[in-house]
Amino acid sequence: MTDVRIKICGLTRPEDVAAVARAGAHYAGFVFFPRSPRNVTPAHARGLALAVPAGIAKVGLFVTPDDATLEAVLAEVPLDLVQLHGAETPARVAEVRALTGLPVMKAVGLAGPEDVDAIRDHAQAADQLLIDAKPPRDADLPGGNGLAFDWRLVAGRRWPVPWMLAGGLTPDNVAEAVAMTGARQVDVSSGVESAPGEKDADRIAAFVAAARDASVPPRL
Ligand SMILES: O=C(O)c1ccccc1N[C@@H]1O[C@H](COP(=O)(O)O)[C@@H](O)[C@H]1O
Repeated sequence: MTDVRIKICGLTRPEDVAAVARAGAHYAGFVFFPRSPRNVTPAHARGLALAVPAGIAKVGLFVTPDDATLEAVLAEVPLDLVQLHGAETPARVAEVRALTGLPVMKAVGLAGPEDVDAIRDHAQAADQLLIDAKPPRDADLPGGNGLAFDWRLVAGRRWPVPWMLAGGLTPDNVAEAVAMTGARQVDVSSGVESAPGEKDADRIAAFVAAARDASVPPRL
């Protein structure tokens, strides 16, 4: 068993929270983005968040949110970490940290080597990074598309803050992704669903087991 930390994102039902806790994941993610099939209202998310056992970090996912949106969600939902998955600049990441008083994980989308520099820039402002596939131009969502990027782009790379691998991960490929990239943290949404927005408890359990069984290459 490895110490890979695991985030399951896009929970919408109490049974999803229970499945995440039973499986032994480390982060539970709630999406605050109306276009997503995983979107939850603050009132609904509050009930789900209060059911998350201590020791599992509650993550709120936002896409280029304004201050009012962040304040409205945080007034109701006891979050531990803010995930910014839109076009936020490093300066905006710093503002969100100051406004919310919470650590911020900034998502960066990769399609090719030219995108890797943005990771370094965001590492100056964010507490954590989430490295995901860059969405296709015509995508409706900036993430949660089940799309993987070329993992060789990040293999063996290190940044000054912790990072999480995301994008197209599934119970079948997460061990290979960890072995190839050296990721110590992984995130999944659509890969543990039976339909868009519907989490599947068996797939959550299989994903967590596979991530825990992965062999992590030693840090160089
Ligand atoms: O899950 C969503 O609906 C979503 C919406 C808007 C931005 C990001 C979203 N999800 C995040 O996308 C990545 C990858 O998801 P997948 O595993 O490829 O489906 C993950 O970080 C989710 O947190």
